[in-house]
Amino acid sequence: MIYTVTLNPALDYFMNYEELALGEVNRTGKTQISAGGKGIMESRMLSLIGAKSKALGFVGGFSGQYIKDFLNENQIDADFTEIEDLTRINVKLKSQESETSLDAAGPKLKESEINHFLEKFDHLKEDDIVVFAGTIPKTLGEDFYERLIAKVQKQKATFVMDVDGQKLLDSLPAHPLLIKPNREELEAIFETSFKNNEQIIPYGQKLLEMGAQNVIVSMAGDGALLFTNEKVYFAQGIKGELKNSIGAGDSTVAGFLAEYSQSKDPLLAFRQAIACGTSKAFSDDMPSRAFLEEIYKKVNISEVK
Ligand SMILES: Nc1ncnc2c1ncn2[C@@H]1O[C@H](COP(=O)(O)OP(=O)(O)OP(=O)(O)O)[C@@H](O)[C@H]1O
Ligand SMILES: O=P(O)(O)OC[C@@]1(O)O[C@H](CO)[C@@H](O)[C@@H]1O
Repeated sequence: MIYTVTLNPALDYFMNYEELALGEVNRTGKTQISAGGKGIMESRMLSLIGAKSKALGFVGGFSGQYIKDFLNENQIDADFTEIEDLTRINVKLKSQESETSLDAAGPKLKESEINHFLEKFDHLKEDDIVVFAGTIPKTLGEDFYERLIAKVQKQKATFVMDVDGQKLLDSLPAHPLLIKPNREELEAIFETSFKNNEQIIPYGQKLLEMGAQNVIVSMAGDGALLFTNEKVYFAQGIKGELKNSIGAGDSTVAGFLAEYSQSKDPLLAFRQAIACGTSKAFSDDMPSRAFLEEIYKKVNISEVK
């Protein structure tokens, strides 16, 4: 079973404007509500490509109820821990020039809620894959992912780490199956900046040396690099109309996982990852299956090392 873990889910409120003026009243009729949070987005993409998953995490209040109802209506399995506080609402502003995320810190969690959540990790099986995705509500403490990874390791299950910064680095000694920093996150981790793909290669390889089994460095419209222990591959960016790239990274992770969990072939998994990420970026919400398949045919991958 694939478990997606969203410690800090979000009700995403998308607002689309032609132009946005800060400090002024901006009005729009183009709004959309969506069940979000990185692991939840991953479960949604997994479901779209026919891979079963179970979404775990903390949900509460009317926003949490919306997420539960949404997943239920879309036959996406979930086993959330109910909390008293409210699931956060993140505002996503899109104008012709830019996409801006106004993200909240997240709810306060009680000791009893945390313990209830932790119990779910006592019954993992060896062939389970757990995806840890996104930020952590403050009350859980900075080391919460480390505690969860220790539980996954104890049960000899596999995990994927879709987080950034120090938490990503901290997870590497435990050998995550996949990590997917974007180019800017990689620059921040190694306090450097990249002018071209050549310059990225030693840093992707360094993440392998530090313990990751596979690394995808995503570069939005410029495509992505895949680092495996044998080879480095480049997937060209696919041209198209950018509609909503929020969740494109999560969809990339989901695509890799859906294929890899079946075939154990990282190159095939990379192809599906690119198709899922790109078709998400070119859709207002999740893509249709037909559109995803159309984009899949356009994926162009070459070996670079
Ligand atoms: N403008 C775009 N044009 C084409 N493909 C895109 C575009 N934006 C994203 N993608 C696809 O989605 C993948 C992931 O995008 P990106 O590198 O922006 O990840 P991310 O920063 O983790 O995304 P997010 O945090 O918005 O979910 C890219 O590798 C690419 O395949
Ligand atoms: O604050 P986090 O957990 O890093 O990210 C949360 C979030 O921006 O990620 C998803 C898109 O990737 C959205 O659905 C959600 O609002």
